[in-house]
Amino acid sequence: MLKKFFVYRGRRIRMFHRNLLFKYGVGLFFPFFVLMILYHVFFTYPTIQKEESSSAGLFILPVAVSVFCIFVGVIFALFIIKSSQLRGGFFAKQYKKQVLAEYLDDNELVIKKKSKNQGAKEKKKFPKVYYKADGDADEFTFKIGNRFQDKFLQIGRPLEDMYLADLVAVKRAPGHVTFRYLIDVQSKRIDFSEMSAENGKVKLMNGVWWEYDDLPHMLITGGTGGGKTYFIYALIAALGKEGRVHISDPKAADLADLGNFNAFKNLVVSDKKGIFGQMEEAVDLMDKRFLYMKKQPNYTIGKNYRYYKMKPEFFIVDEWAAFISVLDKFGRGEALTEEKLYESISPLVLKARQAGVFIIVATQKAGTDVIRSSIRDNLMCKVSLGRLSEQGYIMTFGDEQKNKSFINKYGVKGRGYIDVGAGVPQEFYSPYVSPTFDFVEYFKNMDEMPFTDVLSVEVTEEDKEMLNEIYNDQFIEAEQERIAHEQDERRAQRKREKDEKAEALLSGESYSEQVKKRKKEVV
Ligand SMILES: Nc1ncnc2c1ncn2[C@@H]1O[C@H](COP(=O)(O)OP(=O)(O)OP(=O)(O)O)[C@@H](O)[C@H]1O
Repeated sequence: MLKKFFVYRGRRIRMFHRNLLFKYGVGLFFPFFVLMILYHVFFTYPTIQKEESSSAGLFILPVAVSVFCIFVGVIFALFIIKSSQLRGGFFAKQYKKQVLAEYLDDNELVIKKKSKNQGAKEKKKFPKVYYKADGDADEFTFKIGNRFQDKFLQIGRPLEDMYLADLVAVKRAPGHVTFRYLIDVQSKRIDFSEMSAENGKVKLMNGVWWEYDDLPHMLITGGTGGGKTYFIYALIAALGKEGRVHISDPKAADLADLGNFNAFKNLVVSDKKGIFGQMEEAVDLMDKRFLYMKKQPNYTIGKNYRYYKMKPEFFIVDEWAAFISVLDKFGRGEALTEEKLYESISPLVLKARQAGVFIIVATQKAGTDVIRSSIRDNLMCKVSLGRLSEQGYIMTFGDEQKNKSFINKYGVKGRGYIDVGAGVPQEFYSPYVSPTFDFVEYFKNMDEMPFTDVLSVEVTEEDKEMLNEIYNDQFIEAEQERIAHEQDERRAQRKREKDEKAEALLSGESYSEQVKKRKKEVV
């Protein structure tokens, strides 16, 4: 009963929240400042008074103590605030208030009052806006029925972008609207065992799939210890049930060891010649598969490998930069040069999708000095793991993401961002691998990977010419147009889903009820 009388909407957002973290920082620093003053009052001052002549040496200790107090105070304040923010603690909540206050003020969502005293400054305050942290969700409540009503009813989307959180409910009450956000993207993380590949796509997180048949090839970036190797292991395990995985590990590190297991016999290489050969093999395989498809009685122009019941082939190259660095800079004939490599793999990224040959490149950095943009930009699915510099994110996700704020979080392994090919990066948690799980045992016992045998298909010079005629520049252009179209579709679909969800939520009916209703209509 009491609850109906008193509705707690949260803390009201006030103008002083604008620089809230700075103010808390000053507060945390204050005890150190007091200590410093006390030291000077009770120690420095009496010492100086006692001395008859004042020499410069007398001030060395007081200055050192002051510098020490200031330094320790600042570090202490920064540490407390940052660590709390990263743990989602008290200061993470204060930061949310600060961000909202800045948004409201910068967008003129303020009430201005003129002071009666002439010359005095105009006073500003926020309309009634509240913030409440509620377990795994955050709630923002806005008073409507005022001149801000239209803007507040539309604020759901900007808040979603601001807090990188999913809008899960919009509650309406007379005079108020409340937006509820799920702050925990991590809850969408799946376990390694839930990862599955089927019908040309692989599940990477709840609601996040890499649809490689439509948006082919993948780029994985990340610094040491970010979770690249674990993610690649997980991909190999999932994709290896759907098709065959070939592995290049130029550093002869973790992935190279897989070559010892039955399922990976003759599929793992780590020396320069071997990797170069594997890349050429991929191109060769593409040609053979195109020819195989062409020879099928049900051959139909435009149909992909799946139509002919063929299994996909994946080529993973780890530590791409290390591979590039060992290639010959110049040379002819037998020389393994960068030029030759790119000449050979360019057709792969542009044409191989239809033949079901996919390439996955992992690298610490994705600058053009490491990987040419003609290749990088055609690796449609982009994943970053661990902490990257601002430039690192731009190199991974492209210049058009310059204005997106990528946040480095500490303490969570396998966390980063993913763009499944639609040009929209989102927070990502790679499939979780329990500490007791043993990849070595898993791969040792893995079944042979399924593949379509095209070894007997001979590609003559004439065939090559014929293939080049079919899969020509026009084909590549059409491929690129198709991919651009797929991307537009995905973006539009994402927007549609968000709009539908927001509309459903705003209509007062719960989203799940709406979905149920729609399903009934379809039946
Ligand atoms: N998805 C995950 N689930 C559980 N633990 C993970 C996951 N990803 C990474 N880790 C943990 O982080 C550690 C480092 O991960 P990983 O070896 O994959 O990093 P890396 O980016 O490949 O680093 P390096 O390049 O130095 O090998 C792992 O040993 C594991 O303990």
